[in-house]
Amino acid sequence: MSGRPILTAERMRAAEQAAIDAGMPVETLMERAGAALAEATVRFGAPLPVLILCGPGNNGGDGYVAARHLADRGIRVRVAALGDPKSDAAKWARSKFNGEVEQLGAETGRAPILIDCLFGTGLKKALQPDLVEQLLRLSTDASVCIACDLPSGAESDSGELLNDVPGFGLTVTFGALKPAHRLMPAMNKCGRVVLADIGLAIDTAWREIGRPDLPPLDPAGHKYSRGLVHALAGKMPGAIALSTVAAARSGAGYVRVSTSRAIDGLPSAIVQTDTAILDDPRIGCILVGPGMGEIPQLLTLALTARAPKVIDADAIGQVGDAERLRGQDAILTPHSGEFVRLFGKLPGNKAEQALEAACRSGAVVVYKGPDTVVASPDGRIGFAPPAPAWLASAGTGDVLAGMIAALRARGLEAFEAACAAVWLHGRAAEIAGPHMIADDLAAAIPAALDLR
Ligand SMILES: NC(=O)C1=CN([C@@H]2O[C@H](COP(=O)(O)OP(=O)(O)OC[C@H]3O[C@@H](n4cnc5c(N)ncnc54)[C@H](OP(=O)(O)O)[C@@H]3O)[C@@H](O)[C@H]2O)[C@H](O)CC1
Ligand SMILES: [K+]
Repeated sequence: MSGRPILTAERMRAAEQAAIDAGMPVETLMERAGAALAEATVRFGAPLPVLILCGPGNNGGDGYVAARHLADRGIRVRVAALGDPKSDAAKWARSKFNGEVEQLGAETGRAPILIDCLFGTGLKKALQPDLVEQLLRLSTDASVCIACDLPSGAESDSGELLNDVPGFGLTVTFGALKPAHRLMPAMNKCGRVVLADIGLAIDTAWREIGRPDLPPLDPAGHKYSRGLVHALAGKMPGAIALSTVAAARSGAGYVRVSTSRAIDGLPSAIVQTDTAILDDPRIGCILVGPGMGEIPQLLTLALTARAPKVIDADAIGQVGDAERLRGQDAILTPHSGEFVRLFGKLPGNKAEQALEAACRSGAVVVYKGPDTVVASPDGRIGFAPPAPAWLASAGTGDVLAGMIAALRARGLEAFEAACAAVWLHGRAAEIAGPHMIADDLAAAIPAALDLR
C-alpha cells in the first residue's frame, strides 16, 4: 500500500539516532526541520508577522531555526520562550537566532500567525494550566495557527489530548507522521498535515492509506473475472441492498444475493436468488452481515465456503470465538461496540488494538470510526485519512462492506482491498456532500473511483 509512513515517538527517535550514529549531526536534522516549518508557514500563512512559542526541548529548537529562516526572508518574527533551551541542539538553535526572545506569559502580545513549538514527541504530561491558557489565548487571537510536529498536548502515539488544545490549520511533521496525526481526538486538532523529508531512513509497515492503485480492467475479461460478489440477505434486506448496490458500483462484474424473499427496489443488475450455493468456484467474495439479524446459521454457512469473505455488522456478533475466522480469508469490519464485544478491551492505541485483533483472528480487521484503521495479521496497518463527519449515518457501513467485497472479488488481496475501499468510501462521502444519505454515498462511488 502506498501512503505516508507512520512511526511512534520511540521509533521516530530510533530513526533519528540511526542517522546521528551514521554521522548526521542532530543540528542538521533540526536545521532541515526548522527550514521546512518556515517554508510551510510562508506558503500556508503568507508573509504576515509571526509569533513562535518555543519550548525547552528540540521542538522548541525547530522553532528557533524556523524563526531565523523567517527573519532571513524579511518576515517580522518574535519568539516567546518557555524558559531557556535545555537540549544542546535547542541551545545551538537559540544561539543562531538573533531576533528578540521574550519569556512566554500573560503579557505576550498576539500575532496574525502563531506557531506552536512548545512540545512534540517529548511531551511527558499535560501542560501547566497557565501555559494552556496562554496557548489558547494566543491561538484565538491569531488568523493562522501552525503546529510544529504535533499540537502541544497531543500524545504522539495514542492520539489522546492531555490538555485543552487549540485547533490548528496546519501541522508540519518530520520524517514520518505519528499515530496522533491520524487518531482521534488529536487528528481533529491537526488540520492539514504536511510531512517534511529531513533525510531520515524510514522503514515501517504502518502507513496512512493513500490513493489506491487499482488494476486496470482486462479488455478480454468477463463478469466473473471482474469479480462475483455473493451476498447473504437476512432479516433486514434494506442493508444488504445498500451493500450489493455499493458492490456493483465499485466495479464488481456480477453481484448476486441469496434472499428468502424478493428485495424490492434492487436494480435488475443485481441477481436475486433463493438458493445459497457457496461452493461455486467463481465466487470472488462472500458478503454476510448487513441486515442479517440473529441468524447465526448464515454466518456458519458463509464459513463453510472457501471463498474470501467480508464479515460485517450482525455477523460479527455471531462469531463468538475469533479463532473461528482463522484460515477463512476473512475481512472483519467492526465498529467500536462490535470490536469490544468480540475482542474485549485491548491495550494500546486503536491501531495496536486492531493489530492484536487481526493476529487473534487471522482476519484483516477494519476497525471503523471517525479514525478508521485497517490491520493485517502480517503487521501492516493502514490509517485512514480524515473522512467527513457526515459519514456517521445509517447504512454507510453497509456501503463500505459492499465496496470491500467488490474490490476483494476483483482480485485485490484482503488488506489492499480493505484499504482501497476505506479510501474510496471517504472520497465518495466528500463527493456526496453533507446532506447525503447512504444511498447517495453508493451513487457517488463511481465518481470517487475516477479520482484515482
Ligand atoms: N525525531 C526527529 O527526527 C526530529 C525531531 N525533532 C523535533 O524534536 C522534537 C522532540 O524533541 P524532544 O526534545 O525529545 O521533546 P520535546 O521538545 O517535545 O519536549 C521535551 C522537553 O519538554 C519537557 N516537557 C515535556 N513535557 C512537558 C510538560 N508537560 N510541561 C513542561 N515541560 C515538559 C521535557 O522536560 P523533561 O526535563 O521532563 O524531559 C523536555 O525538556 C520533535 O517533536 C521534533 O519537533 C528535531 O528537531 C528534528 C528531527
Ligand atoms: K508543537
